[in-house]
Amino acid sequence: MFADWDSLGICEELRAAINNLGFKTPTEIQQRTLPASLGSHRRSIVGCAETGSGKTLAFGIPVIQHAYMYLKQQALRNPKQSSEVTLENEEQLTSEGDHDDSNTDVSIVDEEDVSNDGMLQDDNESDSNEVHEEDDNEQGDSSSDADIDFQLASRFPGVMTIEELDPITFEPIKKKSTTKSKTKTTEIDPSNKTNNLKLHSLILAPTRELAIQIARHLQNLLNNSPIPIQNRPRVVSIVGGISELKQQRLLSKCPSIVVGTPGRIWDIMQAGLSTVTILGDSEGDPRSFLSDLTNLECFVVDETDRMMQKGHFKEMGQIIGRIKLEMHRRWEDQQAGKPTPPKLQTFLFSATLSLPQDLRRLIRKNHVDTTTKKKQKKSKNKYKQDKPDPDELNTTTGGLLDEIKLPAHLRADFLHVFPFAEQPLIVNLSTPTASSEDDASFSAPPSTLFHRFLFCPENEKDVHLAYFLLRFPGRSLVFINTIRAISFLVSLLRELGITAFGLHAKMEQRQRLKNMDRFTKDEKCVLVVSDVLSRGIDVENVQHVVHYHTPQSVEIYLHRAGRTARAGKEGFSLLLVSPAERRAFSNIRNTLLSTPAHSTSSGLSVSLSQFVEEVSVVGQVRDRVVRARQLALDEHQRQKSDGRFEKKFGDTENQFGGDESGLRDEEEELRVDREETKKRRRQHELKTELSKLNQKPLLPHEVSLRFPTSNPHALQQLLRTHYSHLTTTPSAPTTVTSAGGALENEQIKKEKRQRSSQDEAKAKAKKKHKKKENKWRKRKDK
Ligand SMILES: Nc1ncnc2c1ncn2[C@@H]1O[C@H](COP(=O)(O)OP(=O)(O)OP(=O)(O)O)[C@@H](O)[C@H]1O
Repeated sequence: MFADWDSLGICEELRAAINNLGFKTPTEIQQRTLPASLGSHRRSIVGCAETGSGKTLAFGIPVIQHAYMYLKQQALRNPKQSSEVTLENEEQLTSEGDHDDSNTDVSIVDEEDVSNDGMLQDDNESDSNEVHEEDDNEQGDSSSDADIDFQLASRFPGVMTIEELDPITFEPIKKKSTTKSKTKTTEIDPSNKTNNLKLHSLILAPTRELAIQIARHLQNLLNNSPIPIQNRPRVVSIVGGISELKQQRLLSKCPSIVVGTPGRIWDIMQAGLSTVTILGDSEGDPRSFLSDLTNLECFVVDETDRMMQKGHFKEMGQIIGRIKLEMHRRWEDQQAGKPTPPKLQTFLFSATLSLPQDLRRLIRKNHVDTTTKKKQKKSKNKYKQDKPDPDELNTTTGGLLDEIKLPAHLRADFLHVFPFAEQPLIVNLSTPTASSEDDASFSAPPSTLFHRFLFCPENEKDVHLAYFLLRFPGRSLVFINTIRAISFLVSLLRELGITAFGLHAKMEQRQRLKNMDRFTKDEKCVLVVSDVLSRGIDVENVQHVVHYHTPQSVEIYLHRAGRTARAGKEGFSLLLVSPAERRAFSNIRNTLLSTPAHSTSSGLSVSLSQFVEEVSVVGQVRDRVVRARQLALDEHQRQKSDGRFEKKFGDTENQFGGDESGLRDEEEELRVDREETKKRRRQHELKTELSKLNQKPLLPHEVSLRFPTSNPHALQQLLRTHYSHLTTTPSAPTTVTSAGGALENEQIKKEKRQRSSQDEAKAKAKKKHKKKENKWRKRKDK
């Protein structure tokens, strides 16, 4: 057992799980928050810590532990029901292959799909240039596929999406059950109902991928624990893009922990509420499971600052409103001396804590409005309190454990939005930003993350991106601001022989999952994404993050860059800056550089220096990109015109009985045909040229492959650029490979091998020549 975990208040079963997962020591945020959240006071937590520092477990452990304790108590109260649940769950366990991680590898990638990853669909779905979609807008989302549940479950075994679905027919599995539990597809499971199982924990996250990831993370902890199956909390993810009916079926099993995106959660909650209001009875409607908060003990908002921003706050506000009402009801029950569940624990986590300006303005306005009616309201409704006085808060939070505090105004604003987060412990491992207008607070980036930037014209960014990805192959994320640019860049990179996929919020959910899956499986894969993946996503061994467009704020920069260098690993972030983006860049740089050295994990200040390229290699890459660009553009236009033609003339065949060609001018048709043939020929030529270029190794002109030592200066330059970590300190500002071995790649290794064998041959030849010469001289002397 790892001793460091022993003093935090974690139950034995979960400590065993942590031990099985191999997490030797708790991270700082875990160390500081767990004792308070697991202690008898069950304190609410506001936590801010660097990306990849294990915040998910910082809230996940208390959520699971409390849910487990609750189920244990319930089992003691209702031993009969619990034994039925055991039998039912055991059956489920055998069908799920619990504890068997081999299930994780069930592939969701169809081979024939590799050439078509839905890029055309992306364009048709949204032609808008600017994305500005950081997250999922769930409104009106009906792109549910029959097999998405199956895919999700295959990827994330244990997360309750598969057990009732036949993987072939996608119909509910009719279990040969020996138990009495016969759950109808859309009705609440009666055994659970009588067992009084209600929603215990609600976790909200801004994106579907993140919600699914959190659910998987929690399930993984449970799967590694010896918690008996009848007391094991069920975890489900409820996100948009997936059939709501199937999600209702999941809810009918009365899961303890629901992780979801606010849009879909509110849709279901609202529907559940109207059933109660209209029919006066929610029995049997699984949607009412989400609207019944009478047993809610944990409420988590991951990426809290993001969740408070435009696009989310509407649904978030509604959900928070429901919780406030519930808290008020509990308060009234308490006043009347009725039994109430343990108090609600609220967990608010992010790597950056700042509330958006508009919301802060609203809070201030609300504060002014409410102070006039202060006293009488307070006595009537405990949870409609006005803005807390920061000084008052300092005293109410105890101060004992609040070693590092949020700025008072920020703390007050947060607590105004979440008034039910009573006396929270605020653990802020972040740095107050000096230059930010928003009074933001962010955590310094991990010291294992190396930052570089490159100034380049906007229309040359593809060349520099291609240079970087070809020179340093590895699992890389490329962040981009426009959907159209995502699909174009993916085509371009593929023409260059790079394995690349795209992902953005307007993409079909099925496609998103597939592309994510491909990315996690291939170590040399590039995923070109919008900011939908900038927060929270935890993919193992992401080596590089490239910001193709400079982000608008330092917070977005940190979240994007934080997809690499996670959990103590090294990573590299490259920021491409066009002249128009200089201002945003200066803001990011100034803020990063002003981070006090003492606030970083290494005690060194953050450095952001220029990325150095080999000019002659960039030239070679440009030759390729010019051709690849043309091919990608042609492909793009073809797809677009196909889509447009279909849209415009899609019904023409039906209307005119397929005789439309007869109406065309014959000459015009011939001309079009000629042009098409010409275009195809040109494309063929381009492809041939490009594939020849793609096969050549990328080397600086000055270095000859045949005689590498013929120009020792150039060779030395090359080695200095690419093997700097062998000769200079890692933080040398002008080196490409300062991210340690992260950037060393196969190609360079191959070149090195080739060069050393050539060197050997050359040395041998020299020796032979010298021998001959000596012999000849000896003969001559004689
Ligand atoms: N104590 C620990 N020791 C080692 N690894 C850990 C520990 N706790 C969590 N991890 C691992 O660290 C990785 C990052 O954790 P997590 O996703 O929770 O980070 P985060 O702080 O939420 O990051 P972000 O701010 O980007 O969302 C995960 O793969 C997780 O399994």
